[in-house]
Amino acid sequence: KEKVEITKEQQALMKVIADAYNRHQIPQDVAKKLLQDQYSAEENFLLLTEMATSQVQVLVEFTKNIPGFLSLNHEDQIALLKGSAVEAMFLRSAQVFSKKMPNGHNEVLEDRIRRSGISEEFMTPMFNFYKSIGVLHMVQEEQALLTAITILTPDRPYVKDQQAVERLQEPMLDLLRKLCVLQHPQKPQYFACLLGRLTELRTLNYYHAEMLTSWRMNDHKFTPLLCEIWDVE
Ligand SMILES: CCOC(=O)[C@H]1CN(C(=O)c2ccc(F)c(F)c2)CC(C)(C)c2c1[nH]c1ccccc21
Repeated sequence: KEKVEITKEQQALMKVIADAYNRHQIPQDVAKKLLQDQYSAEENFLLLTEMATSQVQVLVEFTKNIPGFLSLNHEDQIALLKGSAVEAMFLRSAQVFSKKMPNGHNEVLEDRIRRSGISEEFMTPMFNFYKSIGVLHMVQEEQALLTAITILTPDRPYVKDQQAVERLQEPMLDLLRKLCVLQHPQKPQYFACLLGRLTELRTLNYYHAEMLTSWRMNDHKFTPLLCEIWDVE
């Protein structure tokens, strides 16, 4: 039975990542707005684009706090952000969605999301992902590290210095592995499970690209920031 312990510098890294993650909480008020009143599909869609836009701003702020990120090549910083934005959105969506809400609220929220002008075929893989994240009952630190690990994926398109990104991602993976052993001693496969979710997350990139084309058909409008990060228009 290996004795797992978190070193001093790993504790420092955990604090930096967790603080950055908590400081940039998505305003849950958009989810509350969606829950409050019955809006039209157009209004739901507008709320969701507002939510996505603020999440991208939050993502950029969080990423800037990842130790070493700002020392990466500038083009690579952009490539990592653009390459991970959709995955980070779905990861955060899953976390917002699986937050314990008063009973019945999750169903109402799911219903509102389903009726926001998005074709049904994308809903199934999306909600399956939310449920597979929900059952893990991740703690905040795990969510923060998993988001940082997603952002620091070396093989994103157009990344030139992949080794530099690996050097930043590896300590996060090592820290997450230790955290999983300490937080979930009864689940030795928990860390492997988390990484499996990152693979599932990548498939949502595909569905998102498909969603975008179907939204463009129904001339849905996006904010300039979303057009930039989602490569629309
Ligand atoms: C955290 C930032 O997430 C988003 O912005 C997602 C939110 N999405 C959710 O499922 C979701 C999860 C929990 C909630 F509480 C909630 F309200 C929504 C996914 C999706 C419907 C695909 C979407 C988002 N933004 C869009 C903009 C235009 C069209 C579609 C979306």
